Amino acid sequence: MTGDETGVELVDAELAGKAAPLVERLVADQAASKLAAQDATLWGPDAESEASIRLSWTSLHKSSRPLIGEIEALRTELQSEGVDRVVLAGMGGSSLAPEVIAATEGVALTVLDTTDAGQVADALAGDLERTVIVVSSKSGGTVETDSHRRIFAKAFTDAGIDAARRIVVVTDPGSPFSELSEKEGYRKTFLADPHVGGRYSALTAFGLVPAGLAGADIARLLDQAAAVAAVLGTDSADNPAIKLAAAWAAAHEGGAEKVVLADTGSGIKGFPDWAEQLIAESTGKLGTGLLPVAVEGPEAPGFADAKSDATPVAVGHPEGAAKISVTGPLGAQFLLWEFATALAGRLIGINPFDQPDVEAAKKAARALLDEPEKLSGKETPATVDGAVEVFGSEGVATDGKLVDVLRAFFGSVADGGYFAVQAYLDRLDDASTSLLRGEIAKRTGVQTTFGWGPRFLHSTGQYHKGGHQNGSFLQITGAVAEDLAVPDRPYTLGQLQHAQALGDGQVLAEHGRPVLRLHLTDRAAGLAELVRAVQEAGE
Ligand SMILES: O=P(O)(O)OC[C@H]1O[C@](O)(CO)[C@@H](O)[C@@H]1O
Repeated sequence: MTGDETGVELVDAELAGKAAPLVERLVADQAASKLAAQDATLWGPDAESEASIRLSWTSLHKSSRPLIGEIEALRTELQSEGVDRVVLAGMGGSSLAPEVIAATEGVALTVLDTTDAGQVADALAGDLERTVIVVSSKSGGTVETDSHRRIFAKAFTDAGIDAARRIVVVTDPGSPFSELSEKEGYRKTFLADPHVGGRYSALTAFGLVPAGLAGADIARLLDQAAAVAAVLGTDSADNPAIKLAAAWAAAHEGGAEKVVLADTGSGIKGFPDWAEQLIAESTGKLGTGLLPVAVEGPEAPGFADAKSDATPVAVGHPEGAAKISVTGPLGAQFLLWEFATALAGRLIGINPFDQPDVEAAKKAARALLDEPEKLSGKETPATVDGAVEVFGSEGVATDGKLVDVLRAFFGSVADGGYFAVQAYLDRLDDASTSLLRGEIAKRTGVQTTFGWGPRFLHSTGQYHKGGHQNGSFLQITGAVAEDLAVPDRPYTLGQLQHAQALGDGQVLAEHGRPVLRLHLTDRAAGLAELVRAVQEAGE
């Protein structure tokens, strides 16, 4: 197998041996060909009705072709008007794929999947004269995306620009956004195939429109998927999706429910961030599933020193501790991982197309937004150390200095558990926060994930609440220097961000999970103190 060839190698002989019977089972059940034929019975009777409206993604390499011309025409038209800066507002499946496509192709796409006022303000400060915003939401009701739409519409109008001409909508037929787009006369509405769920939508309008408008070669992407589609639908032990699904399920059976993802020179930029949502939202439910852990590279803690609770997977050629490697160009990998996840769902015994626990955090955030006094940011911390305020859920020790709190927190994780660092901050200006993942993993030897809030709520958030209940959660929130109003809404972005952190924290605590929230009253100073304390706590 060469680096460009699409394939899966089970590098670890022991894992390959354990996967073999599961490979045989999938082949005997004709699961791959049934999946390619969109057979909704593969996941049992309880999943059948949902699956029957969620399987069109297996043929998108054909059905999405007409989009290529439509997107190219709009791009040419916009460019002739001097509009060549593309901003994308979308959460989870409505932004993760186009971000990877654009990054891999080296084309500029500003992605807004945040409620951080500073990050949104920076996107607004770009050249609005040259900007088009793609507002992407399947449901047409996602609060973050609707807030971005409102904020940008007002900014265009304030700048004397016809906002309707600068808003492009991607949504499902009949959604509130599709109706709104018609009413407001937005530039163009791309209606996506409603029989594809968000995390399987990379090759629908959700992946292709923003990336294509930004200049990515989306025809090539579909060609890459088309080239591998027949193999993925074949009932053979050589089918890479069958191998990957069987290896994941065999590892899971043996107690390795974490899948540690590192790029090993695939040439694809940020693929683990996309795969995280696919794997976590699809499998993390009913107290079981696979926890994706996206890491910085094959040398990173968690991958290089993975223990028996984790399987290191290389995206690219096999390297270091990798037990599995997956190669191939981006379009092919999208389809391969989707097939593998759906097949793994069958082996693990869950419905890979619902996300039953996502709504709880949204509901808790909405309830908090109705009680603005709870969002004043003036809650009483259990402890204050420098620029860090400490809050803990019941049973989480909060006494002493920050380093003591962290030491107790790190010591409290159950065997085979995991830490999730969740930063409700600015993913660009506060980017260094992500270094905490490796620092914590290195010092504790425990698998550690990192997610930007609220982005991860639409990705790994499902697993945290629905998957194996062995996570400990470190939330980081920060002071908002300059808040942004959400036009015609009774809350600001800062309040929404705060409500999302508190709401998810509440739900996690209700699940009996330990939640430690550290609020940075000064982001830069607080972060520096936190990094020092993590280093000291792990000594
Ligand atoms: O495209 P929408 O409807 O805005 O949803 C965004 C994301 O939110 C989720 O529904 C989870 O909150 C994802 O499954 C989805 O990709």
